[in-house]
Amino acid sequence: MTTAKTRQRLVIGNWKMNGSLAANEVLLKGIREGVENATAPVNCTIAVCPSFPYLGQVSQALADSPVSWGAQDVSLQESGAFTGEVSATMLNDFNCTWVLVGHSERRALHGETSEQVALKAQAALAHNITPVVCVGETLQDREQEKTLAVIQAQLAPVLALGEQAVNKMVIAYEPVWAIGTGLTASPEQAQEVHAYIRAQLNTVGAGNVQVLYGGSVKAANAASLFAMSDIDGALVGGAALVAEEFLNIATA
Ligand SMILES: O=C[C@H](O)COP(=O)(O)O
Repeated sequence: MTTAKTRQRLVIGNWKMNGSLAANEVLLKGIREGVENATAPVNCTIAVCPSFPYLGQVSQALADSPVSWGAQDVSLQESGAFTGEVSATMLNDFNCTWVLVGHSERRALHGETSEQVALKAQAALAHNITPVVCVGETLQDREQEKTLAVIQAQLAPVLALGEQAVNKMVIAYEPVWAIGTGLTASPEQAQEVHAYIRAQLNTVGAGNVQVLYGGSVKAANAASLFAMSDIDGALVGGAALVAEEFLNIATA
């Protein structure tokens, strides 16, 4: 399982609904300085996704740095009477490189369907923003041995967008039972699903897109996950809120 990978490692911090101007300033300084002053080259693309109100702060703090940024969601609408929504055009105003779509918290708490997630991915692509499409099963799904079927159903509308679109995306596998729980999927459990996702991507000619793992990733378990042949990086929640821990994941 240690086959050399040609895909660039990608580690994205999802700050979720955390942060403040003051706390972000410290965190961003720590990340930026950690990357810029690293003794060895950081062979990893690193990005952070703050809450919408902080995109201006983050874009200023990380301008001209090797660290990129993105948002945690995007509207599938272009503009108009959609109170509370944020469009891809608006994300472009803050030079977002990435946007998370279909995070399990959005699916569970806001009822987002896989079809809507695919439309959000499409909206992001239309504005040259890379969608990070999140998929993952619940504990109940896993116990009922429905993991791969759930992943397939979540991916289907996304794959239906076709080869050209899918090749511009990133997929994040996040088992819901591993998010914020301290329970990480074992490298072998994660690899099994990642290999399945890659096989699904292959069906539309997009087998080489990056597939990230998310769910209680920390510096202590990152290296064993990254050693798996189909795991190309991580989508990090809690551990992304501490600069040193986050950077230790990126360089694990
Ligand atoms: O988007 C990130 C994931 O939900 C993982 O969160 P976590 O690292 O806190 O488990």
